Amino acid sequence: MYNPPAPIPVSIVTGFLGAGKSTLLNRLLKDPALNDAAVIINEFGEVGIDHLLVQSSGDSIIELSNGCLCCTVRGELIDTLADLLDRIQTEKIKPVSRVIIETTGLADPVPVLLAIMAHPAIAASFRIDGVVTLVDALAGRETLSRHEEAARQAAVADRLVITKTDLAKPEARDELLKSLEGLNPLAEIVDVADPAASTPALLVTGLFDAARKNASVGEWLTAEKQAGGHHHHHDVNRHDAHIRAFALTAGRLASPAIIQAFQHRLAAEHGDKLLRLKGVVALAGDDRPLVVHGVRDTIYPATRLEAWEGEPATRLVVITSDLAEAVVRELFETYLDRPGIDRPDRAALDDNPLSTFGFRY
Ligand SMILES: Nc1nc2c(ncn2[C@@H]2O[C@H](COP(=O)(O)OP(=O)(O)OP(=O)(O)O)[C@@H](O)[C@H]2O)c(=O)[nH]1
Repeated sequence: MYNPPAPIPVSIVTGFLGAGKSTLLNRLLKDPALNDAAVIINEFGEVGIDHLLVQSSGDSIIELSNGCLCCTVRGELIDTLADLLDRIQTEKIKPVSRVIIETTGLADPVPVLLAIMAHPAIAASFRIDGVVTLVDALAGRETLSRHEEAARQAAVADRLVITKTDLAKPEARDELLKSLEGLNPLAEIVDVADPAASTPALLVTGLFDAARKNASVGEWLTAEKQAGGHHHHHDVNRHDAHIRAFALTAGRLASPAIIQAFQHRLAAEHGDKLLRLKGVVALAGDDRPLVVHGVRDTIYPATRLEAWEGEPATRLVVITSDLAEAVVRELFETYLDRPGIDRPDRAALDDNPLSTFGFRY
């Protein structure tokens, strides 16, 4: 029987929607030093696609079901860790050198930390080796001020990684730095472009210590302990009353231009309310999935995956704030040229002189 020599370190990788968590993890997981790491991915919304987007060398990626780690699936996290331990001890799998948990972009890390730290059996076998929080240099300032989850993610961090510094103006980056130093003066701040951000050492921070954080972190942990998590049970697709997560699905699309035009119009008309769009697109006559990403009004270059797992199908996850699902769905249907009562066809929409976006295909 295998006896782990010491508690297994757990790194929590967090950061608001689209901050670049999967991108960073993909880069780190290429390092052989993380070959024996187990990665637990949690997604918000009814359709999980992150397991397709994060690739590790082993089969060590565990996807938690729908719902946010800080709310409905906390029990599942504990069960997953307990199961992992059991499989190591009974030698069904090789020992795991580290557990990396990628939270949803909307996760409040405090209940996640507490779930691990306050569970006697889990705390005996795993230790929190720190919280690494990613903050997007383009959207970060706005996000920190508008979404409490983002501010909490930054405040509990042992290490803050500023992403997308290649896209942001230096002044915007400096402003963001100031906000972060105010929220969390003791955390080390790393630019994602710094070579140090590409090595597994980024995940190693030493023991998580609430006492070294902004005073509110200790208060949050205490409040969370007292609440016992009961206030967190709610609809998995509605984190707060303003936020909606939903999926848009379709078969194969005739051309990538359809999805690009849809993304551009959505971003141009509703970018301030579009927290996240991501998904895989199936194209006619093409066997490689197209991966699309958007964060607010920024549309990222589409990429390709090598192959489909299962039947090819277009699946997009959309997360909005104060924007009704029906508005997005109508627009999607229009770009798919699906007929509907009172729905303009795509040509009419693109020809509308009042359109805020004059994209043509
Ligand atoms: N230019 C640039 N793009 C980046 C950087 N980091 C991430 N991206 C892009 O930003 C988009 C979102 O990145 P992800 O890694 O999927 O973000 P995430 O935090 O995992 O997203 P969620 O899990 O949905 O919250 C993708 O298109 C990435 O290619 C960066 O440093 N520079």
